[in-house]
Amino acid sequence: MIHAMNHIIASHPQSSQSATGIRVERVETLLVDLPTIRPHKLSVAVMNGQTLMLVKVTCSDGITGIGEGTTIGGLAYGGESPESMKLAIDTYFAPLMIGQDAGRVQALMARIGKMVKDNRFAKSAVETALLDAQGKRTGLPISELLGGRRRDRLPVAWTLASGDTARDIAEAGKMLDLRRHRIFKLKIGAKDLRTDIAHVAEIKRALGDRAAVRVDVNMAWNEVEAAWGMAALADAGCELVEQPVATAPGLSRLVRRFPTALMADESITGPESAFEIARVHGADVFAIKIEQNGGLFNAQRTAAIADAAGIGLYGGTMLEGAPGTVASAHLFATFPRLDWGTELFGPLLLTEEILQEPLDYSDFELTVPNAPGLGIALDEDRVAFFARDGFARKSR
Ligand SMILES: O=C(O)C[C@H]1C=CC(=O)O1
Ligand SMILES: [Mn+2]
Repeated sequence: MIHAMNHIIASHPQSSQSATGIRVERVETLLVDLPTIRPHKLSVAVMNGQTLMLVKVTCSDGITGIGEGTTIGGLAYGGESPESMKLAIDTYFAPLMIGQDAGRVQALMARIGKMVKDNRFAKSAVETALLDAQGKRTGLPISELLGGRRRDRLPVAWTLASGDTARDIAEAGKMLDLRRHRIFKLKIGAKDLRTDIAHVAEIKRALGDRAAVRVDVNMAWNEVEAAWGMAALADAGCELVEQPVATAPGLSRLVRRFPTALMADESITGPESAFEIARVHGADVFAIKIEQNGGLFNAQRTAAIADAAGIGLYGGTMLEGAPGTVASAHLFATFPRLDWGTELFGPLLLTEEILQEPLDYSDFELTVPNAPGLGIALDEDRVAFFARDGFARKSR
């Protein structure tokens, strides 16, 4: 039998197209609008809610998979929005997927990649849905499909971004008391430099050794501001500065000049950009995001580049709801090292629970689900309640 199969594969190199015989039958998309627990203020936008673009893939064996795409502040963070992802998937991805082998996820993503040049966030959502289905089919969690998890629990940072120092300190205190988070990322860059530094210093002073304090500038500074700012942040006890300037060459001119780690975030848009930064050792840490990298497989390649270059790994978020957060968690669970933890708190920023069983955030960590696929079940009634206009369907 093995001989026969080898023979078929050897003599028909294209036969992988139909190797598993299970096909994609339907691709559906849905926008879900959810409020946030408080305004989330970043240098690029103020978020009062989050829109999840959910994609559901139904296969010929009856198995379905769910994926998610989000952005931060609509188009404030990058070229894709939840609405544009939905349109891209309905109009361009779905016809490329329907009828194709659902069990060959990498081959199907390569097919999409040939016809869709960019749209990394939409690709991540679709790839997640295919992996969720494949996991349910094989009985394996996505982390196992990605080579095997190395840990079941992930440290989770919280972002303080209320815009008010006293409120941020109170929020951090509450998180510490609840044993939910002990790493805090402060969003700065919207105010003038001195005000921002004073804000960070006051929070670090209030928290002391109970918590780590980091900042994310979201590219708001020029290089002169960044040089001054990083020195002052180091003095204030801030252990890491995320993307202070916009460009990769700018980052590489700042790295190792100050006793605070430098993390690249927006500059990493896939393995190629990651390789360029790694080549010049332009950062101490990479924030790995499945959406920015165009999916889990690409994000895993980016992480391998960082690891090979001696660059630390951090599990990033696009403030996804539960499906995107759990997809990211499966990937981060496979990383060889995860020295800087993760920021997979997205579902906790939303007022509404959309899972049948909430995720386990406890003792400063998130438990990576262990059931097949993503290992979560949506509460369909809650999702329908918050859906913008119902599932749009493309099928054969
Ligand atoms: O890192 C970013 O730029 C985006 C994001 C992650 C956490 C948060 O509050 O915003
Ligand atoms: Mn960031």
